[in-house]
Amino acid sequence: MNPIGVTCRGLVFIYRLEGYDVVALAGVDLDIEAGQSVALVGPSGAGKSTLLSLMAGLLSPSAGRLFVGEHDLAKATAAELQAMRSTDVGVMLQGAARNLLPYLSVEQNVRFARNGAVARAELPPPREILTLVGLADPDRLRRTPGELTPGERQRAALAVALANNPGLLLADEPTSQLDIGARDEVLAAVEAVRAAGTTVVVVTHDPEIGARMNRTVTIRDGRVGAEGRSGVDYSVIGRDGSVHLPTEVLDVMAPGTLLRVSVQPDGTVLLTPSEAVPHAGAGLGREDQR
Ligand SMILES: Nc1ncnc2c1ncn2[C@@H]1O[C@H](COP(=O)(O)OP(=O)(O)OP(=O)(O)O)[C@@H](O)[C@H]1O
Repeated sequence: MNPIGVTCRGLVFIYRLEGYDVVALAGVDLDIEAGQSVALVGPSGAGKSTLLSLMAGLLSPSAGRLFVGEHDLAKATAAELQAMRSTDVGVMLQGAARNLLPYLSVEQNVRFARNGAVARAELPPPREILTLVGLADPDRLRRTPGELTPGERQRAALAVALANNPGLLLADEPTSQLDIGARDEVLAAVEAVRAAGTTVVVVTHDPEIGARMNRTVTIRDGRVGAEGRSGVDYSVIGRDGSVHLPTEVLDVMAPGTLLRVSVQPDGTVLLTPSEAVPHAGAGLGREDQR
């Protein structure tokens, strides 16, 4: 397995509906290095799942560029996208049931997904993958999805996504609707995948997953709004110069507040409420740019 990176440049996606369009992504610029783990977080409807589906080649960009490793997803044909998912990308859709065939056992599900992959000598045996996700005991291997607990089902879905030994794992809400014990089991399995060097991108509302990833990228209104690294949150300047201010700043500086912004020699930027709005933003004079 060679870890795979992702590059988004001005990535736009529009759902074309009868009579109107929904702009789900409005220009995403994002670089994910091979081997990194990233949690895509942010409010409901911000565009996280759409971004993940684009990376998986399940949707095609409306505009902009998207590279997954060597694959140019804005230009790829449906067959090329299918081949990419067979060799390089593992996808875990939201809801374990969507990833599993209900009449096959756990082990058969992994074998089936593996057989769908382009034959490669280095593909790990199914039991090796099931060991990684903690489902290797003979009793569980023989169960069908309906006979598993919710946490086990989710880990079985993860094993299916890993069947082709992908360099990039994409997972949409892998811990949603699980109790704490099951969530911890899934977290441990994702952690094992990450530790093995696979690039991992997870859409999540679960802060615990975010804390375990190298980066959290906040998607807001279809763009990258902020980024967290090592527990520190940063605003991200977009290619058009726009900045999403953190919500706690917006609490004291309402939309419409006038600011003066100036670059200082020590690298800081001053955000100064305009004299026209004398009380807005008190105490928020300096914003460190590091
Ligand atoms: N199939 C679809 N057809 C039309 N609009 C859609 C479709 N899927 C998503 N959208 C819209 O696109 C926007 C982004 O949705 P998306 O599901 O990507 O957001 P999200 O951040 O993943 O939300 P959530 O956290 O609730 O899953 C929303 O306005 C949503 O209503």
